[in-house]
Amino acid sequence: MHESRNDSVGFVTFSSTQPVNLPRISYKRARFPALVSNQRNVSRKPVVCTVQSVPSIYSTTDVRISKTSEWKALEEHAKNVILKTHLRDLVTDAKRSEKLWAEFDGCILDYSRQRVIPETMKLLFALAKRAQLEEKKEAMFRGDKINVTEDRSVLHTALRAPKGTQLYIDGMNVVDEVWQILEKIRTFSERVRNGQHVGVTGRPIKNFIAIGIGGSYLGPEFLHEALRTEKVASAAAGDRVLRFLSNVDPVDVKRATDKLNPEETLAIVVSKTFTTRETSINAKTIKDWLIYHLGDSAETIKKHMVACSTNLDKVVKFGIAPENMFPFWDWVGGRYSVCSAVGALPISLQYGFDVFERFLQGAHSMDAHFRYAPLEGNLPVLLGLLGVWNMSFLNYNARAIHPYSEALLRFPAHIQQLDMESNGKHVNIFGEAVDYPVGEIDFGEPGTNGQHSFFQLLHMGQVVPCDFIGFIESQNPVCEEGEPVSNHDELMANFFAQPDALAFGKTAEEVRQEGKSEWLTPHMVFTGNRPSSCLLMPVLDAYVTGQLLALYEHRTAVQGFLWEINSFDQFGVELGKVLANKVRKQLNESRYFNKEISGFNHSTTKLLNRYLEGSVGCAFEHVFHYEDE
Ligand SMILES: O=P(O)(O)OC[C@H]1O[C@](O)(CO)[C@@H](O)[C@@H]1O
Repeated sequence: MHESRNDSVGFVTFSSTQPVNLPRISYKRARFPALVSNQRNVSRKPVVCTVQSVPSIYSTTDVRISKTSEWKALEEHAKNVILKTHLRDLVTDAKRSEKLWAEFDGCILDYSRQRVIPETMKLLFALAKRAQLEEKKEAMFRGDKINVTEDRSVLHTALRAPKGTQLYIDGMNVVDEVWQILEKIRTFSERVRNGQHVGVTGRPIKNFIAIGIGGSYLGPEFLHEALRTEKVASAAAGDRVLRFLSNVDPVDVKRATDKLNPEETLAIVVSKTFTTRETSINAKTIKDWLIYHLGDSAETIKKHMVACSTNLDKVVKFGIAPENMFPFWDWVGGRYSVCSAVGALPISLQYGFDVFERFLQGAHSMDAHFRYAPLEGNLPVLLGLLGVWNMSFLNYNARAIHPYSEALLRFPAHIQQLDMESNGKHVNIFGEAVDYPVGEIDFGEPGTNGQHSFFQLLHMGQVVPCDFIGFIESQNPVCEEGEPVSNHDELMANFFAQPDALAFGKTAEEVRQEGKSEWLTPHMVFTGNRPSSCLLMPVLDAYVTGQLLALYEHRTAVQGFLWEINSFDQFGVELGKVLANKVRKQLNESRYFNKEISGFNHSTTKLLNRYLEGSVGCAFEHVFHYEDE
């Protein structure tokens, strides 16, 4: 779907030298001038963000979400209706189940095993309206700077907008820029794949090492794994090898380079900031590895190293030629960056650009659905609302994703970062402590492996709402003679069985009827009443992978929008990084300049000294400077 809207920036800013901890009323008025003026008269010109700025969509919110009548109604409903009802009794109601079902573009969502009834959904839609979900969604799509703490737009949806879409931010059509870079990636990846771009010794490049961490790694890795066994993609990959180097643990270098011929290897340094320590060190190590094997020439780096980043200066300083940098933009958050050069380059090199483009198309299809479909049938909205319901009203503080597809083995890890880095917050967008539970612990494993691991707890221990993701067809259909069903049917039998086992459980009566002794009976009772959703999709190809990605990205945004938190910053990762800088400095000074460890608590000092006594550090002459700190 082509978009032609440009509503400009549309957020309220307030330039003030006032302290931020003013009493509630004056604080609100001071921060949100739109409250005391007519919202429609607020200037929509882009303005320089100063001390405090909150998107205009929040400025009309005079009551915090948890104090609204809609929130209270859900609390009452949870207490008086849902917590008194067992899923066993709900799931047997076919009419109810029929209503708790939604479909879009081949993707089926059955949420009849959630602890909801149609009335619950009505109340959740009312809450969504009160939280101005539609307006916030629209603000995100049109590029308002909804990431207020970093004064940035949140436009990962523009990364998969079709060519020709117009979306102007600060006078630039960002979709044109996106496509310029995609075309550059198409050209470069084709040159590498068809042997026009060869290594410094003239050998064709067929190995790729993507060096990056967090959002610059998890998305591309999940996508690579999803495609690795897919028919079209695996044929296009041929004997090419794509590996990831993320951990600063030197063991990861060994694993990433193991048995690769440097003459045939291209390293892709992926880092939005190009200052991340892990990535810088790994990039240096791989540079050394290439130079050691191929000679120390500018040509070696030119032929064997490229970068995806927003920081041209740092990339060039590192020694990568500017033409070998594939840029993206500050309005792409790291964990939302797989559709930018971050994913486009490694995936196009490995599988060809066309495969990556299909992935973008799938994501765009889900974007358009999220943007335009009514809340009641909107898959990401439904998932998001159920998340809010389970977390904030039923107090389930974890949730699990079980893809019944081995190819999605890294999907839970990607969604874990996406969601936990986004919604793991303790204050709302106004800087006030949230007074309701937000931000689930996300984890998961492909089925059926997970069943033989942590499902015991899911069935008999804590209640963890689950998402089961299954596919109608396998990427690799196999049938065994003498077996009653195909291997994929076997897998899917589990996909269909587990949600019911969780919902229904097994009563003491049922256990007794199986002839179990009285003392054993309580050990064999399943309480049931454990909520889950089922997503059923056609077959895991590039397009469907794109749909799935966007579905979960938007789920996270919906939850953040309802909870009134900023899902797009991640200051929580900073403190540990700063402390590591201090430790690094002391390790260096102690090891190479004999300085005593100081400035830490007793325990850390003791641990550091033990570590220094037992380890060797660098075996070569050490050159060191603190330039980046
Ligand atoms: O792409 P960069 O700048 O190297 O950052 C890597 C990752 O580090 C984080 O900032 C924190 O873990 C992530 O959000 C980000 O994706």
